Amino acid sequence: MKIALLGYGKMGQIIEQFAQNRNHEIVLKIDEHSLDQLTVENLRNADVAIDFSTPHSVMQNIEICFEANVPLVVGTTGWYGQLQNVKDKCIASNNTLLYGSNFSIGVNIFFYVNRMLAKVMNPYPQYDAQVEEIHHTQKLDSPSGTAITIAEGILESLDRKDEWVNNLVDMGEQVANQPNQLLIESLRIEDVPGTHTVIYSSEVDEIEFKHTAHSRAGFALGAVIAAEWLKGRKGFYSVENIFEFNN
Ligand SMILES: NC(=O)C1=CN([C@@H]2O[C@H](COP(=O)(O)OP(=O)(O)OC[C@H]3O[C@@H](n4cnc5c(N)ncnc54)[C@H](OP(=O)(O)O)[C@@H]3O)[C@@H](O)[C@H]2O)C=CC1
Ligand SMILES: O=C(O)C1=N[C@H](C(=O)O)C[C@H](O)C1
Repeated sequence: MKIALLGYGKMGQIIEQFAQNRNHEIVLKIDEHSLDQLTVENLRNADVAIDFSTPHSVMQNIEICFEANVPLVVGTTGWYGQLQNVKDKCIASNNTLLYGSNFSIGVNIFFYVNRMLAKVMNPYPQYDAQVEEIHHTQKLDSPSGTAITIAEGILESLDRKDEWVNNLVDMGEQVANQPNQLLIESLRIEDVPGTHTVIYSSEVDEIEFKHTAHSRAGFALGAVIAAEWLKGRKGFYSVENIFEFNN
């Protein structure tokens, strides 16, 4: 496939490697210094675009990909408040978009097991639930998109929680969460690719369920596989649609 990379930072550069290893051609690379190249005409040279840009730029990138009718894989996080609006626009304009807070196989297995675990824990209110995420210090958004997906998976089944709140540690303010709130604690530590933990804690014990990314390789490979999966499809998808265990 011919691939347009929207965002050529930490993720864009490793995606390029995985795409070329899988015999795909990179036909466009966009970062802040090449925004003049981000045109409908140039996008139409691609079979698919892959966006790993920024929370501030992703919406305009989605818009121009819809205008160009180019299928789009969105890995960028920090825009999920606009998700329904984007889904409506995608379907209304007969476009194709697949988004995912995390494209690694391991995290998608984690997402599935997390939902099952929340169902198991629902009858045991003596266990309080919490999510913790750790990322590198260059991360712009908090909480991570992955942590939001995890939290939403818990809120689906844990009746004692009905919303999540975020506490970005070391930013001074400490969010005191109410019993009905699921706390997502975010830590920023240099060079951490992404670590996510679900903790069920009681007076007598603690259950921890953890995923640790060793590098960005799993995210990048998953994004390229998602672009391959999207070929020939029309409509609005999430990364979870790719995995048989979710269907
Ligand atoms: N879904 C998943 O599996 C994963 C998602 N992510 C998400 O992907 C995003 C990017 O992460 P990461 O690569 O580490 O971030 P980086 O900051 O390393 O890269 C972001 C890139 O976007 C570029 N950029 C800035 N503005 C625009 C624009 N208007 N159009 C296109 N590109 C632009 C930046 O350009 P410049 O360098 O010139 O500023 C930079 O090249 C984040 O939201 C992160 O949360 C990350 C890993 C996995
Ligand atoms: O910014 C990152 O690096 C990552 N962001 C994604 C997220 O916000 O969940 C995915 C991964 O954890 C790495």
